Amino acid sequence: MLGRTLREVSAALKQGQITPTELCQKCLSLIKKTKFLNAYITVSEEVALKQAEESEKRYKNGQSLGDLDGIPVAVKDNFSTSGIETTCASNMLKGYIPPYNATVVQKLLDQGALLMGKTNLDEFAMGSGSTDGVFGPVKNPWSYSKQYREKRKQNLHSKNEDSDWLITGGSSGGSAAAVSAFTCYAALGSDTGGSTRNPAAHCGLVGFKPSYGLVSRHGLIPLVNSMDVPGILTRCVDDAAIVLGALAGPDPKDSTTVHDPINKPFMLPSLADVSKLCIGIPKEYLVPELSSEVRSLWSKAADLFESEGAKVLEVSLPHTSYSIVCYHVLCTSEVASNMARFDGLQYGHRCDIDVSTEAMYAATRREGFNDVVRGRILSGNFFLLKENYENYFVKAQKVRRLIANDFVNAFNSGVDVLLTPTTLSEAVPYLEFIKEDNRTRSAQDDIFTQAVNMAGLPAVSIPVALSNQGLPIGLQFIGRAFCDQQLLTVAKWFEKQVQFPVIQLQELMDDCSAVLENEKLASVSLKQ
Ligand SMILES: NC(=O)C[C@H](N)C(=O)O
Repeated sequence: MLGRTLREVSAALKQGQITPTELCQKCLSLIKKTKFLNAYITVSEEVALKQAEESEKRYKNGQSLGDLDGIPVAVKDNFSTSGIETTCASNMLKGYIPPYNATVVQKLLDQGALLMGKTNLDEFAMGSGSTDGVFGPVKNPWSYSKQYREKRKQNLHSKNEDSDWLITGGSSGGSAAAVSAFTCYAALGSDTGGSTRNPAAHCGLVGFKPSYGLVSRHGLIPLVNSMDVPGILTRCVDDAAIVLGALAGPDPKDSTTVHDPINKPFMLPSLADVSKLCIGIPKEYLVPELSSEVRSLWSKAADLFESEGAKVLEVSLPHTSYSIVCYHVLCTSEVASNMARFDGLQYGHRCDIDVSTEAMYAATRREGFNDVVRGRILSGNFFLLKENYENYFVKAQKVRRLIANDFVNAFNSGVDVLLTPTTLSEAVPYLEFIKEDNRTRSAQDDIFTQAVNMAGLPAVSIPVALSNQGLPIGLQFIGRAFCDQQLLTVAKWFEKQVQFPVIQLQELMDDCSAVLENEKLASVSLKQ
């Protein structure tokens, strides 16, 4: 066993137990074997092998660049990658080859990471299931775990084992599936309303959303500029901290990055001294839709902190219930403005119609965007109309301030970290998920994650346990702005207590391999 985590495999590389090329080839072969998950839109095999070769030379010459040198990583397909197609899972950008790397991608490459490919998502990151992109939905690797498949058969008497596959959550579901299927050791997602934390929870991973301004957004194709942040998906907290260490810092190309964050997260987190902590439990997060399993794990987690001497306090974030509707107004308004550039002239796809400029614009956008994107543009333009602007957009900005202030008040009352669920329940089967429309789904799925983006705070989802059906459940920790390092120390302590991630993930991979060996099922899946 070479290493299940980035840290472990990095040690194996340093000790010469494996070379970057061997590691790269192992991951490439897993990418091919797990193609049916639809995690990748583009596999950059040649690029990765070339990078591995260079990394190998550095190791041989004793010039390794550090923990990320030779480590296979994947990047969500809404980050620009020089010379590699970047589609945002949209017809609008199919075939677009950016001439530059997003700052975060460049930073990973500068540290010697190997770029395995670009991962699948909801079109332009608008969604929470990774089901609404032009390349089709992403399948959750946990759909193939022995325990889940046995349970489903027993519950539904299903003959077709492949019909019950689960969503990954989203919109960074491709990145989550890529990490949990062991095709890479870390992946970049983006997080505007929960898009990194939600798939992390559904796929049994750590999903970290840094403070807004800590990590550059340059080259991340925007959804909501005022809330987007690059997110990190890994198998454990230390790995997330290593990647954050590589990515954090000011960028002259993104004026919203800060120059002097309070705590510089450049070290591996130590274990928090829990007895000195005050953990806040926001009472508004106890909603009737919360599944009993998540609820009970949430309460057990609070008890765990208490039993170790932490103070656990109920707190109130009184404007929480407005966050989804407020997000809808702000998100769609920013979307309407951001998407205006895709008109067939400035950027993206262009249709053949040339009877008039207006007809060309309209047909280009109809062909280029799916219903979800067009629907959001339409709502956004409505909110931005001169006669609606004050009543909708400006009002939503004011509500956003109230939501952000709720967090400030909670932290000012002495709370160090908030503990909440990440999602309402475990991942659901695809066929169940698509019964609802994109907007309703996002409203449900972002319920515990969205407000954090309004406030620009750091938050992390940690896998806690398997549900009765054998599926992962995550809980979320939210920290003070720019106290990302402190947040990770708490998350690390918690991770150590619950002992979830890597062992379960290894078992999952064994189950997946069993599935792959079952030729019939593998060929059914691979056709899709
Ligand atoms: N990228 C995100 O966080 C997206 C969010 N779930 C939305 O649909 O807007």
